Amino acid sequence: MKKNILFIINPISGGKNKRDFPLMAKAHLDMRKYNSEFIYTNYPRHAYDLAQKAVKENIDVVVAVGGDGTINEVGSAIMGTDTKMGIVPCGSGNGLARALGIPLSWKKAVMRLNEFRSRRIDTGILNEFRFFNMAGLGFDAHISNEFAALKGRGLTGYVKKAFSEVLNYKPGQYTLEIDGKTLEREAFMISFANSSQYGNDAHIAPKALLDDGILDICIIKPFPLYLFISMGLRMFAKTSEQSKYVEIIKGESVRIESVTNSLVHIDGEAKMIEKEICISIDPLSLCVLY
Ligand SMILES: Nc1ncnc2c1ncn2[C@@H]1O[C@H](COP(=O)(O)OP(=O)(O)OP(=O)(O)O)[C@@H](O)[C@H]1O
Repeated sequence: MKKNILFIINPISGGKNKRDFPLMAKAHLDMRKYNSEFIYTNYPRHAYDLAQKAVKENIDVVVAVGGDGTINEVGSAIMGTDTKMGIVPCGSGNGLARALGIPLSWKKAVMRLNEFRSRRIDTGILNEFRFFNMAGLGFDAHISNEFAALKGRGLTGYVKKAFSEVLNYKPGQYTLEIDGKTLEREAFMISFANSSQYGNDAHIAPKALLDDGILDICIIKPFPLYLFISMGLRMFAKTSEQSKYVEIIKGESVRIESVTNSLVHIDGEAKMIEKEICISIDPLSLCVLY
């Protein structure tokens, strides 16, 4: 029996033109296996609505054609259902796609869907939000917020923003409760890693696994500014954990006390949280083709 597959295309992700995407995908998708449909998102959260509708219509596979933000919308709508998620990496960082080993070439990623190979992955929960790759607070949430206001997307804009903002960024004081144990930490940022990387092969938590039912809580302590580049390079070399400014704790649940009106990011999208932050993991709750 042929499977029904819906491609949800984010036209702005990664700053890349996707006008010809349906034509390319139809040329490489195995039409003996799939009935295909294509739809472009018109506004933020549109991918969520479209994927939710697809679940009701018993679509077998919903493919997020975009970056981690698009994956987040599709994943949030289909997790816990029989619908599987496919990914064609078209974002700025493509953290989850890279962690899953999905080819970055659109053509190869579409051809991969023909194999219909699936696996279950954990999903993170931060208050009312789901995350699939990474959530965090502190500097990276601040940058996600600034990045959202930029016209262009892509890695260059992100890096430029990080360099200009780090000069004036002040670390915060946090009280964390990880699996019932309380810690006080001053931090430049704290990341909650489901996968090992932010995207672009920047591995903040090299040992994080997508299917271990555990989050890697990465606390980046304040560091001298002259180390900013070397801290970044450590992520590409997968040696972040060897830095004395990085502490990685494995845990299933985290509560961050007395934080009001704090900026967080959920898979790279900035959100304002008005109450305390509670983070947990929902093991193997999403089925992805990879
Ligand atoms: N038509 C649209 N116009 C404006 N924004 C959109 C539209 N469709 C989706 N969006 C929003 O685009 C944002 C960015 O998408 P996405 O995260 O996929 O790309 P990216 O940020 O370039 O890549 P990555 O997350 O891998 O770094 C998401 O927050 C999504 O809600």
